Amino acid sequence: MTRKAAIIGGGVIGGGWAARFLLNGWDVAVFDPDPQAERKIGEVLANARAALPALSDVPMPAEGRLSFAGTITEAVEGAQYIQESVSERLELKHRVFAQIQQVAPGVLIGSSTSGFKPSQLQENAADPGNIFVAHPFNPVYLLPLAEVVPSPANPPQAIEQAKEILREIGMFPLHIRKEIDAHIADRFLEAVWREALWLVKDGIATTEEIDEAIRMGFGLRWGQMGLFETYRVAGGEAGMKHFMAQFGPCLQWPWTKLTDVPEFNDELVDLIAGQSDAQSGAYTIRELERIRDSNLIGFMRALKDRNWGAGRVLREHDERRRAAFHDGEATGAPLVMAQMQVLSGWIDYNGHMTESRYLFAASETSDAFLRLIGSDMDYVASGFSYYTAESHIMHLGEAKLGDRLTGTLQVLAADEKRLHIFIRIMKGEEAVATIEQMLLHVDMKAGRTVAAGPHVLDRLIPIARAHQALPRPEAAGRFTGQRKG
Ligand SMILES: NC(=O)C1=CN([C@@H]2O[C@H](COP(=O)(O)OP(=O)(O)OC[C@H]3O[C@@H](n4cnc5c(N)ncnc54)[C@H](O)[C@@H]3O)[C@@H](O)[C@H]2O)C=CC1
Ligand SMILES: C[N+](C)(C)CC(=O)CC(=O)[O-]
Repeated sequence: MTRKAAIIGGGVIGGGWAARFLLNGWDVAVFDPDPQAERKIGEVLANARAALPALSDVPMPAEGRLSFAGTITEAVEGAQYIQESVSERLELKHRVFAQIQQVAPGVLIGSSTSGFKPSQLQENAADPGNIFVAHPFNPVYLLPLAEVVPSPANPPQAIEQAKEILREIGMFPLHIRKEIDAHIADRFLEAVWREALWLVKDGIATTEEIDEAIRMGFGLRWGQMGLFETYRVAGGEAGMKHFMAQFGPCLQWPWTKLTDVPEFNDELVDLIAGQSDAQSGAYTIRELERIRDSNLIGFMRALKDRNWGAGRVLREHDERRRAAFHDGEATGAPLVMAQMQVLSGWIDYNGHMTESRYLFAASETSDAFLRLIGSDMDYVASGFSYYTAESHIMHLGEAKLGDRLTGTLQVLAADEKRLHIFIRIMKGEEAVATIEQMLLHVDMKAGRTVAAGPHVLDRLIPIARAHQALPRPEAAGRFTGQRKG
């Protein structure tokens, strides 16, 4: 059953929420009085469509239906979840909650607020227990974090339900146990922001130099290990205790101005904005968004390969959808096992997807199938795995930058040791390549083929039997140079 989310406020953040819900199969109704809202959300959605699927190895659900409502009442009608993302003004947020709760009592309302505490949002509300903070990070359609902040007025089961909805759309709900102004992440970012403003104001560094200091060094570390794990490593073999003993006392030194705020006047704004224009003004904001998104995709995919940090969340999201998706796996149709998007690094000098990426696409597809039948990382850690013994790729069409590809898999034959598969790399209805492979089940320690474990065979054999009913692909068993027909 398709579910509906209402997004109240369709700016930078509301647009990101709308895209995340839509691409995860929810219908979305947006209310925003800005006459430009539809155009802006359309542009955010175009970026999201080009980006989010590239993080997924499981087919995304069919996109939900997007509508623009003329009133809050119309937007929230029939919604199972409401996300408020109006401008950061408390009295405006109160007004919006009052209107929502008049017509949608009992529905969960997450607020995107960066700074207000849930108890402030709940003041004078008809139903305070359903209003809580769900603070996302830009771009909402790619970054998994949502800080979920309840107040004592929120029943724990309402918060658990909200967290479950956020997980369903691929987010990482971080439950903040105690409400404070600006939650965790913005409190932290504000300290960094304040120092950066001082550095520019005092003429120590330009906006560009500060960005280089972050992106060439500690920003990369933070993105994969955060602060404490990074410093633990920096303590050397003695770890965190040594790190604290060595660097802790430095906090007493007058390095920072953390408690002091630079005067926020036109001069400071012009200084920062001028330097920022000089640094990045050659790009439009949409261009910068696309650069940011494709960098994030590369980074997050690397983390996904390592099942680490944000990459772990991506894998868990795939697993959820895979579980729902493979309910009918032995029904006798090629299995849709992987979904990919052609990224810029995949393009060769001929302007289309380079040949090695077809084998990559095939291994994404067969790896997903192996996980499905229980030959997963735990199985590999136990010393058993499938090795590919032979591959035959046929190139039938062209895949271009941004194309969405699907990897389907048909089992041609399987026994205790052998797995003979036929993979199609599909661009819509067209197969751009087929890859026929023979895999052998191996005892990795002994370095020889052995029968697969019973739990693997219990899953594999019924699928192989069901696939016997499928027409044998014409290309199966072809050899290089063979004439067609
Ligand atoms: N921009 C950011 O980096 C982040 C912002 N946030 C939070 O998200 C919320 C929204 O911020 P942005 O999207 O950045 O602002 P924005 O200015 O891009 O969007 C706010 C939108 O609210 C709309 N709006 C105003 N009154 C409304 C009403 N009565 N009903 C419906 N819509 C109304 C405006 O027309 C505008 O489109 C704020 O609470 C902010 O603190 C959270 C995370 C990051
Ligand atoms: C600047 N900001 C406080 C609105 C930023 C956030 O709330 C989170 C983010 O995306 O950095």
